[in-house]
Amino acid sequence: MNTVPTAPPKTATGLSVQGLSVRHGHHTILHDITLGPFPPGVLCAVLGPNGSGKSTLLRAMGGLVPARGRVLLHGQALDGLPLKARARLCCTLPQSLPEPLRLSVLETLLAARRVAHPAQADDIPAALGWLERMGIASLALRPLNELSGGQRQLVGLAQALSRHPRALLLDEPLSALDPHYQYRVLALLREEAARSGLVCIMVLHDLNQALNWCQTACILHEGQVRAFGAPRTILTPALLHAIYRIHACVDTGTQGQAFMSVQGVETADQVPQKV
Ligand SMILES: Nc1ncnc2c1ncn2[C@@H]1O[C@H](COP(=O)(O)OP(=O)(O)OP(=O)(O)O)[C@@H](O)[C@H]1O
Repeated sequence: MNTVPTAPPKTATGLSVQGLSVRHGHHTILHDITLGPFPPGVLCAVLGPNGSGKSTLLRAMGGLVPARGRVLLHGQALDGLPLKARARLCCTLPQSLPEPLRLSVLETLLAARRVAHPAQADDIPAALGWLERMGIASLALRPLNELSGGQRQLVGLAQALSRHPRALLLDEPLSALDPHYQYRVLALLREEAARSGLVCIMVLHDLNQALNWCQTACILHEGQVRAFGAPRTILTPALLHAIYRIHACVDTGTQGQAFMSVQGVETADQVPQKV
């Protein structure tokens, strides 16, 4: 399958990768990816089928997996930075969160902030403010290991935001959330990105969320970039068929919202292959 040639990034603003490759044993998971820039101040999506390399791309951009190539944030190379300096600039929220410790939610927020910043007098009110904005202030003193999956995902997001990174890399951040919290988190991330110039990149499976909330998206397939640009422009019927094996198109509603209309799927050989 041909890949879309992606020219090296022309601007220094945002997050870009150049020649990024990741191997696990004999398998190449990401093939020399040059991509970006993901712009600051808006929400961006990483899309693609199961096993296409989305989590690996996010982990490589965040420095959590050994990779060849460059990761540039506003022109500054993140690869090669000392761990703490990189953590201050860029925060990655993985798809599966580590087994929670028997700490309170508030304590985990304070600990997460310490990864990147020295302690400050207003750390506790600031952490409580994030829980408030996330809609989970009532959980502040609950032990993390007693929370539901969705509640833990919200705490993880509050931890990430409370670190005030310049780039936030979120792997399926909405996967355990009910519709109220999905909307609330998207609105909060969009507000924060616009306010602070954050580069916010999310792995998403829900194409409607990408269409309606994200200004820029990249589509991965078999460890390569198939498209990069505005979701409404790149999610064509031909691409949806080639990538997801669905017969689908994007319709526009009366309020200007976009939504996927799926007519059918191909059912043969559906098991995602190792790339
Ligand atoms: N530690 C590992 N060792 C070997 N192979 C791996 C490892 N991690 C991921 N892979 C392989 O790399 C490929 C990409 O995995 P990745 O988790 O990045 O996909 P993904 O697009 O995030 O998938 P999903 O949508 O299912 O979460 C898969 O084929 C997977 O089996």
